[in-house]
Amino acid sequence: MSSKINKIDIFELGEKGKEISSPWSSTILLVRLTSDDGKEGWGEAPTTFMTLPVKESMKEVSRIFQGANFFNVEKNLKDFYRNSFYLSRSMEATSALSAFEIASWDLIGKELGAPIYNLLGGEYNSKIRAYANGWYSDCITPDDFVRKAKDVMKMGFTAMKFDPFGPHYDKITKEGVSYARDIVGTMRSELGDEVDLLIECHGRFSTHWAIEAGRVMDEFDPLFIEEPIHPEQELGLLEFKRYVSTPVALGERLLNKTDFARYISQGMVDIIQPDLTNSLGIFEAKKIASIAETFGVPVAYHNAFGPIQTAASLNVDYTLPNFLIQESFESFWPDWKKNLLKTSYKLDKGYFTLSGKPGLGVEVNEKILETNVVDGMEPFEANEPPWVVSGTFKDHKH
Ligand SMILES: O=C(O)[C@H](O)[C@@H](O)[C@H](O)[C@H](O)CO
Ligand SMILES: [Mg+2]
Repeated sequence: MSSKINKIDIFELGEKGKEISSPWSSTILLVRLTSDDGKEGWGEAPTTFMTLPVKESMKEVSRIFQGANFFNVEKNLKDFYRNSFYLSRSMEATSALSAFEIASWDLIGKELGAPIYNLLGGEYNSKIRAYANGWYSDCITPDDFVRKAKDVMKMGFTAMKFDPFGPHYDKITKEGVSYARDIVGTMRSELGDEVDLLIECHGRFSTHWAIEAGRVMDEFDPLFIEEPIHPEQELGLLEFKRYVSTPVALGERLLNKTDFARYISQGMVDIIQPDLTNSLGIFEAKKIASIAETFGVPVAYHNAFGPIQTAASLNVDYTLPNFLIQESFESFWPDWKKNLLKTSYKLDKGYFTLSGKPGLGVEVNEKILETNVVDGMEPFEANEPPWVVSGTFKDHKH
């Protein structure tokens, strides 16, 4: 049986010479680890406004993983940490390392002939409920949101996430609060009580204004309100939770289990959203979920980039007693991303299932590697930051 990483390839993918429909996640970063018996393991790292630094950081990680035994997941991480002095504070470093960790599990699974979930506790869930994100490009008015949301429901989704706060940043005006309230209220009355509405704040408010915006949402019974406050103002969450009863979800900018243990044990979060591609990969995701389980906190992995990330998240979702719901952008991806896998998981009527094949259970379509390799930063839009869904960072009066 092979256990050695023989070759490492790093790929940046995107759409050549084209502005992408959505300014967020228009590039993805993949790593391919090849074992000395020729098997391939795939991993992915996030990009948003850090595509090139993460790509460079992946070269640093390569220095540790080249020639390493890919079964030794814990050791390889620690070997990198011993060198990467800034790891516990650097999203670029944790992202790069996460890609290699995920790819190692893909190889382990392929070498053992087992899907990863069977190595992590087996199936607790066999069908993974998804919520839709990325569906509301160009939505400004309540009617815009409702029109597109109805299409999302026709696809079979019973839950959807959206950011109703337009261009408001740091603070929000009374008018901004009431406009967001209209959007969410109209969604609730037009779509009915059955659908789960998930409110995204993208961590853009300071505490006082987050409370102003958050408290009017309680009436519409959202499943959660996400990142209400700038991530560095974490103590504000305790204040926020005194005024807003909707559960708080967050986690996409936390880097490891210690970060999660701090938030969870302080009562700053109700639902956690670790991102496997920036919080040290598959094994750490399982550990984070176990810490959460001891506090009765459910898990909804953040998943905003490419299909390797989805496959990795699903493999852990399958095993979690405290699984809540899985984020999904796939239905709204550009074609090149939709075609990146030739063997894939399925997303049908709002539920994911894995293929049951070894490792991540996916196979990459090598053609896309030829046609969509790019080198550079993702497209930049001066009037719209890369973390919003395109065409939504506008005031309703414009
Ligand atoms: O919860 C989410 O899915 C995220 O907040 C996305 O909406 C971000 O825009 C993206 O992850 C940034 O790249
Ligand atoms: Mg988010």
